[in-house]
Amino acid sequence: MALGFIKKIFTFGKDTATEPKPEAPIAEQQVVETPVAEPDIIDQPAIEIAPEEPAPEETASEETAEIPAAPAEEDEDRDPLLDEAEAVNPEADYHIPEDVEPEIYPLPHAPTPPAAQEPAEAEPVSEPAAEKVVAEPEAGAQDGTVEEEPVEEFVAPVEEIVEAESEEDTPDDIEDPVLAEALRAEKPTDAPALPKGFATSAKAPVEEAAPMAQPKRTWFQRLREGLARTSSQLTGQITSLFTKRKLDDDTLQDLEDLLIQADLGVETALRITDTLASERYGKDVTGADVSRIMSAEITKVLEPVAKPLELDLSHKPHVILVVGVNGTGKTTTIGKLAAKLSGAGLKVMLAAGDTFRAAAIEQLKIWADRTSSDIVSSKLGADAAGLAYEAYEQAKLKKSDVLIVDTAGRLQNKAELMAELEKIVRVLGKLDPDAPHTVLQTLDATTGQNAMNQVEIFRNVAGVSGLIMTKLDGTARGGILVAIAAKHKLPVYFIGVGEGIDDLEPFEAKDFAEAIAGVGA
Ligand SMILES: Nc1nc2c(ncn2[C@@H]2O[C@H](COP(=O)(O)OP(=O)(O)OP(=O)(O)O)[C@@H](O)[C@H]2O)c(=O)[nH]1
Repeated sequence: MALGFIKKIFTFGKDTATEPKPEAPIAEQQVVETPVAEPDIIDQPAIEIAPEEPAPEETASEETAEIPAAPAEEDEDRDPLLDEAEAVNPEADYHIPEDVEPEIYPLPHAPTPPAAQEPAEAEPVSEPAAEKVVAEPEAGAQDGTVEEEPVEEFVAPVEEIVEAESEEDTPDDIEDPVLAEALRAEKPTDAPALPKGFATSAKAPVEEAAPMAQPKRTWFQRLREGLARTSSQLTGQITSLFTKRKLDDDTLQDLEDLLIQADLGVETALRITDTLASERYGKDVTGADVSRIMSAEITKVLEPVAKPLELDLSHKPHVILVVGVNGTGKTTTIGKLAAKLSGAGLKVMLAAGDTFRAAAIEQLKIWADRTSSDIVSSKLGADAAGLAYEAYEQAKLKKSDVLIVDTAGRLQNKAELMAELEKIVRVLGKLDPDAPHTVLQTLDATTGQNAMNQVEIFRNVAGVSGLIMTKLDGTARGGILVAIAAKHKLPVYFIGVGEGIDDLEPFEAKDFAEAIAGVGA
C-alpha cells in the first residue's frame, strides 16, 4: 500500500515539474476560516466548511464536513502586544468580522475527466482522480462525516493503478531487443516529479524530476545579478589590496580582515588565507588568484549544507513548519514553495499560523489563491497551536501531501514566541509523533550578522532542521550565508532572490560560491 501510494504521487507528478500545472480535474481550493479556541477574544461557534465544489459532470452533492473541535488547551491570555497595537492604532483592522463566511476559491479551470469506460489502464490516473478515491473514509483517518461519491468516470483506487501497471509487459519481459528498446523509449517511467530542490525519503526507486531545459543559465545569471553587490564590493577591495604587492603577513592579515568584514566568518576567512599562503606566499598575487581560491574554499564550506528538502510523502501530510523573525520572508517563501509543490502535482495545504498580524493572514490567502493551495486560517489573535491542529486535521481529511504552517516571529517577546512555537510543535506531535517533519527557518540576508543570531535562537526554540535565505538579490551581505553554514552546519535548501513566485531556487554550493567570488562569469 505504501509503495502504491508513493507510486501514485510520483506517477501523477511526472512531467509536471517542467511544465505548467497540468490541466487535470483538480479538487477545489478551499479557504477555511476555522474556529480556534481563543475564548478571550471571540466566542467561536463550530463553523462548517462550505459544501465542496462538485467534480466535473458530477451531480451536485451536499457534503459538508464539520471541523472537529479544537483540542482542549489551557486558557491563554490575550496577547498583550495585541492590546498595545490596538491602543496605538484603534482604527487599524485588527479584527476579522466574527460572522465571516467560509470562503471558497474554486480553481479557474476543471477540465473534463477521461471517458468512463477507460479507467486507469488507458492513462495514468491523475492526482485529483485518485484524490476522489482516497477521500473515502479510511480506517482511523476520518470520522465518516465526509461521504464523497466516487466519480466513476475517472476514479481508480491506487492499488488498482499499481496492479494494472505491474501486469503490463515491461521492456525486460520482451525478448526482441529492438522492441524492448522501443518500449523503453515510449514507456514513461515511474520517477517522481518532485521539483528541483526537493527529495524524497521514500524507499521506492525514485529520481529527481528532469531539470528544465533552459533555466540553469538563466538562474545563474540571476544569482549573479543578485549577488553582484556582495561580489563587486569584495572583489573590488581584494583587487586594490593586491595591486603591486607580494603576498606577505601584512597582506594576509588585511585580506583576512576584509573577508571577515564581508560577513564570511572567521573560519572561512582563515581557510582562504591559509590556502592562499600555501600557494603564493612571497609571490605576486592578483585579484583573480584570490577569487579562484575563495570560490574553491567557499564551495567546500557550502557543499555539505546544500541539500534538497526531503519530503516523506508517506506521512500525508508531510508537515513543514516555517519559522523566522518578522519580515524575513516566511509568508512569501511559503507561497513560493507552494507554487513549486502544487506545480508538480502535489496537494498543498497552507495554515495561516501567523495570527498576530492580519496582513499576514490575508497575504497567505493570496498566495494560496495564486498557487491553487488549500488554506486554513483563523481570526487575528487566535491560538496558533489550535490553528495548526485544525490545519493538520483538514490536511488529513483532504489527503494533502504537504501542510505548510506559517508562524509569527515576534522576537520582541522571546518568552512568548518560545511558548507559542513549542506549543505548535507539541500539538502537531500529538497528531503525528514525527510532526513537524521539517522545521524551516527563513533568514533575511540583508540583516547580516543578525541572521546568525536568529539561527541560534530559533534552533533552540523550534528545533530548526533547515534554512532558506531570502533577499539575496541586491544585498552586499550575501557572505553571511557562508558564515552560517560554517557555524551551524544546517542544510540550506533554497535561496530567495526576489519577491516573485519563481524567485526561489535550490541552493547550489558551487554556483553560490562562484557568484560571490566573481568567477566563472
Ligand atoms: N527582494 C526580496 N524581497 C523578498 C524576498 N522574500 C521576501 N521578500 C519581501 O520581504 C517582505 C517581507 O516578506 P514576508 O513574506 O511578509 O515576511 P514574513 O516573515 O512573513 O513577515 P511577517 O508576516 O511580518 O511575519 C515582503 O515585502 C516580501 O515581498 C526575496 O527573496 N527578495
